[in-house]
Formats: sequence, structure tokens, C-alpha cells
Amino acid sequence: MATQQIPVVVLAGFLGSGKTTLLNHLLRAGDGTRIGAIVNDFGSIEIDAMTVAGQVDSMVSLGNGCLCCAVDTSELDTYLERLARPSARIDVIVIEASGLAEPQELIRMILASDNDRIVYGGLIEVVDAAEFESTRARHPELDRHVGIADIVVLNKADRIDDAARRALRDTLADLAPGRPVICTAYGRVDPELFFDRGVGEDHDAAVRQLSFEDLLREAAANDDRPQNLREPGHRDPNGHSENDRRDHDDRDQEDRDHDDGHHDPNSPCSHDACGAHGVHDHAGHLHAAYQSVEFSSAEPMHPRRLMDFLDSRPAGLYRIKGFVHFDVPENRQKFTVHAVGDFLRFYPEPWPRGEERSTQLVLIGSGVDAPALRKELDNCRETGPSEADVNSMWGVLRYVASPEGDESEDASFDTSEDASPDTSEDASPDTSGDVSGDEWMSRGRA
Ligand SMILES: Nc1nc2c(ncn2[C@@H]2O[C@H](COP(=O)(O)OP(=O)(O)OP(=O)(O)O)[C@@H](O)[C@H]2O)c(=O)[nH]1
Repeated sequence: MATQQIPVVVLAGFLGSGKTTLLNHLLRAGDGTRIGAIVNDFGSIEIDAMTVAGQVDSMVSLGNGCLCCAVDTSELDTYLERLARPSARIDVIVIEASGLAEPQELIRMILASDNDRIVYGGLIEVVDAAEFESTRARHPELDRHVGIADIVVLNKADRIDDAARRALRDTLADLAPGRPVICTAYGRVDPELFFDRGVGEDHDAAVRQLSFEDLLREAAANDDRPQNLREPGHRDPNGHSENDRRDHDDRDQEDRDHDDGHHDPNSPCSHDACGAHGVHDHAGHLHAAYQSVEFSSAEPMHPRRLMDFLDSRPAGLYRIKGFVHFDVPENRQKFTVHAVGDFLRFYPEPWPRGEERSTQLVLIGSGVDAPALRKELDNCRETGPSEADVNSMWGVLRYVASPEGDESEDASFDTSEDASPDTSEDASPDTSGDVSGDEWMSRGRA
């Protein structure tokens, strides 16, 4: 019997466009489809992975750098191998790229895989409706990313008016001719547009999902130390082709050259996975211009000082995400925070049982002064017990998403004048290219 191949779908899109939100929607709405997720965070504090971990049983996390450059092909192959092994009974694997990754490099890495249980399943490019025009003015590379997408998700359509949405759809249709453009909010797209439900053979919802712990246990059983999951350049125990081995040796040399395994993104490198023609200059990659700054604090943050920091954040600081701990009566929840450009939101929720209360932030920007940012955040900590009173929370609460507000299931926007919009849960693509979800899945790239 022919081996059932598992589609590997790449979920890409610029910083903050809504990839994690879409992935979490797919995980919730997948209706029994067993999704294995590989999440690639740009920062070393893996906020996306933490956000997704609560929703999925089979997830591996590749943090601290763009998958397309900081992690070699063998590392990705190892994860694909684990998620694709028959006992995992995974139907589809979704790789959430970092917001600065080069999608074409990820596609090459998947196509270069020796694993005959997987097949490249397409590129979903998520576009932030509110930010796309200004972002592409700064980064014309984004046009290329949209141009190679198999399906474009025009997300955050709730943040723009009808005229802007129509104009954006036209722009995207020009950039990705014949490809479906799906207009939506909060990534609420029918998963069947991306993959068949329960495509795996002998699909059985009663079969227990594979957990991350299972992966670690299996790694240990294979004498493959769990910490290898994060070590660039380690060997795939399952073996690779001579070519791969030669590539790996080259990359090992590079890793040694790059001291900590993460090379200077501005220097040319010869990862085969990074360019069809061998030598590839990462200066042309989006992430070459960006850096991430991490901040952690066990002490609670002072709300007013933190809001002063956030309200005056430098223009280059495009993305902030993480969790904040305030020690203020009635406000001791876990405040998830997201900033994307000018957009800022807090999402309070109870701290999960057993989770240590702390603040963990990742700040991603271009031309930012990392030590100065860390110092400013240091100064936002509370200096003594109960320093902050309840009034000091007002600034934060202004940015809390209201329950009946933007993220509710009722969030909607007028699509009456769109050519073929559908923003409902069952959104179907603009099939001007006459592509159904199933056809799209089976379409390959030579
Ligand atoms: N208004 C609005 N906000 C959205 C929508 N989708 C996502 N968001 C918000 O945008 C912020 C960023 O969303 P994420 O899903 O974390 O974006 P991401 O692409 O995974 O971000 P990176 O991994 O940092 O690139 C969060 O505050 C989301 O709640 C949407 O359709 N409308």
C-alpha cells in the first residue's frame, strides 16, 4: 500500500499579522484533524510557542532566530521525522514561521527533506490589513512573499474600512494572480481551505494525541538528548543522504564560525537551504534589519511606568509580545500584551495553575537601542511591595480588549461591496483561480 503522505503547510506573514491567532483557530476548529505544529519564534523567550502549547498536543518549538537561517535542514528534518512517524497519526503538519522568516527558504527546506512520509502542502501568507501598505513600503520583499503564496489570508479586515479593503484585495490579487485571497478577522478561516479534515489513513479520534513529552521521551529512548531539540547542527539519528551529510559538515563549520550557533545575519553564508545557488546573502532577508530584545522580571511591573514606556516606544520598535505580572488588587491576572506598530492590546486571564507569576517580554524592532530598552524596562519594575495602587491600572485598562469588542466571535465588518468576500467561519476563497481547498492541497511545487 502506498505510504500516506502528510502535508506540511507553511504559515508565514510579517510580524504581528496574526499567524499564531490563525494557528490557534485551526487547532480549535480542526474538528478532529490531528495537527502537528512546529513553531518558530524570533526571540529566545518563546512567546508564540507558549501561546500555542496550550492548544495542541503535538508541538515542537524552534526559538531564537529565523528557522530559514538559524536552524539547519537536519534539525527541521528531525522534527518532521518525529511528527510524521506513523504512530503519531498526525494528519497535517503546520510550520508557523517567525514574522521575519523568508518563506521560500522554508519551502526549499521542506522540499529538500528525504522523508517520504511528508509532502509540501503549500504556503499560507497572512497579511495584516491595517499595516500591509506601510510595511511593504519599508520592506518591498513582502510583495515577493505574497507572490509565492498558494493562498493569501487578508487578516485584521476589521481594522480597515470597505474602500481600503477593496483596494487591498486588488493589490493582493495583482501580487498573487489567480491565488485565493481570503478576507477575515482573527484568522477565522475554514480549516478545510488549507487541508482535508482527518486526511490520515485509519483516522481515529479516539487515538490519543502525541504530546510534546512523548517526543522528548522518544528522543531520550533514541539516546538523542532532549536538549538537542534546540541545538543547531546536531545529527539526525535516522541518517541522511551523502549530500545532506556534506551540507551538514559545511554547516557545522559555519556554526563553529558563528560561535553560538547563530551567525551574524548580515554576513553571507553558504547554507544550501538558504539559496538555490549556494552562497546566500542574509542582508537581503527581512530579519537582517531586525533585532529582538528579551526582558524578564520576577518582580511585578508598575502599571503606570510600564504604560509610560509603551506609550513612548520608539517608532522602530514594531512588535512587542509577552506576559505582564502586576501586583495590583483585582488586577493580578496574567496580562498578555501585544503591540504591532501603533496597535496595543492587553488580554487579562487567570494565571494557569502552577505557573510562576513573572513578566516575560520580547521586543522586536529595527534600529533599536537594546541596552537602553532593557534599562527603561528595568525602571518599570515595582520598587517596593504594594507600591502600585488600583488607580495606576487605568492606563493599562484602556488597552484591554473588551469582551464584546474586537476579538469576540461577533466581530464583523461590512463586506457587502466586496467582489467575493466571505468573512465567516466558513469563509471560502475568492476562487477566481478556480481552486478548491482540496485541489489547493494537492498542488505541488516542482
Ligand atoms: N483587530 C484584530 N486584531 C487581530 C486580528 N488577528 C490577530 N490580531 C491581534 O494581533 C496581535 C498579533 O497577533 P499574533 O497572532 O500574535 O500575530 P503573529 O503573526 O503570530 O505575530 P509574530 O509571531 O510576532 O509575527 C494580537 O494582539 C492579536 O489578538 C484581527 O483579525 N483583528
